[in-house]
Amino acid sequence: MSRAAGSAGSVSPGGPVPDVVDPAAVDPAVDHTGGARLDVRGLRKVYGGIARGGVARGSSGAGSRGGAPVEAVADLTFEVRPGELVCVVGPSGAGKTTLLRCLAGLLPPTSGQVLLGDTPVTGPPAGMAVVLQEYGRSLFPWLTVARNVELPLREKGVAKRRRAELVEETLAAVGLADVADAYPWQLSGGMQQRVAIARAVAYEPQVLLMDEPFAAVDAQTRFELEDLVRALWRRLGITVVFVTHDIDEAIYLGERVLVLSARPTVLLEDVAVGLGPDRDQLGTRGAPEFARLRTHVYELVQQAKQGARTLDAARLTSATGGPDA
Ligand SMILES: Nc1ncnc2c1ncn2[C@@H]1O[C@H](COP(=O)(O)OP(=O)(O)OP(=O)(O)O)[C@@H](O)[C@H]1O
Repeated sequence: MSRAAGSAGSVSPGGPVPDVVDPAAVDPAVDHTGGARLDVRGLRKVYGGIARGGVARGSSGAGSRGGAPVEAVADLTFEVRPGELVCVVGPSGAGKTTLLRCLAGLLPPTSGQVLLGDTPVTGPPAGMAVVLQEYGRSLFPWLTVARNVELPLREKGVAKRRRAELVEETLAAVGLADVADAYPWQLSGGMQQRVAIARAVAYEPQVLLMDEPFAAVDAQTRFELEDLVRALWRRLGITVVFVTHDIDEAIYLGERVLVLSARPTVLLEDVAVGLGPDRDQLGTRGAPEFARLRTHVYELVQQAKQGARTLDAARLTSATGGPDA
């Protein structure tokens, strides 16, 4: 359990933020069986190409923006085991969001497939929730915090009493029990993103997909939210795929870091993060192994930016951290 997650609350423009997660509620020996396996097989996505299947509900990028076809994802094959927390990094424009949208069933692949458990993903599956960077756009300003969290549960057909329980539990878990009746616009950015996380978690997903969820919050809040994600992940045992630009964030959060090449993207390296389950912002980030991983992933991303599509181990000063190393 991260120390920071249970540390004293911070003060934000929206008022004091209480403790994020009760440390006692997080069992370090948690069995990660609350999650489902994600299997990505030969995934390719060309915008403006001939897509297989229909345009999924909620897709904002199913087609090309016009002009020549854009090959965003060339060929990705990897597996995320049930209850694993995997981060995805890569150069800007590599195709990270495209990958996440394909995982979420918001975008049909041009070829290849995504499986949730044994079931091919052909549209947004019931067992998945997505948290995006733009919390401001994902929350309904005319609904209270509690109603925002409750809305997807109504759509899912969850009974009223259970809805109330889930809303209460998840708002408490993200440290927002006191602002259940406030409106999103009355909260700081970090608090709004907590609402978005609470909403996703209340849905009781097997897989949580997060696309640069903390890119728009300040550094201190970011650390708190990172600890919140790890604490919730450990408590719920769900599968998490977390896309980020931030190499340190990827290493701090992940059990593995998938490093993508530049567009059209392929997997440059699947880096195992051997930092153990208990992480905290000071100790973990100061550890020699963290420094080694940071150097390694940084070098990989630099190679990716220079056009590398396969690992060039000879150019690495760090030892490889991948499972095949
Ligand atoms: N709807 C679309 N039509 C055409 N091209 C698109 C569309 N959406 C994304 N692209 C292009 O696909 C490529 C990958 O985009 P994507 O947003 O997936 O990358 P990313 O790695 O998430 O980028 P960033 O790190 O900047 O957020 C980019 O070149 C982008 O311009």
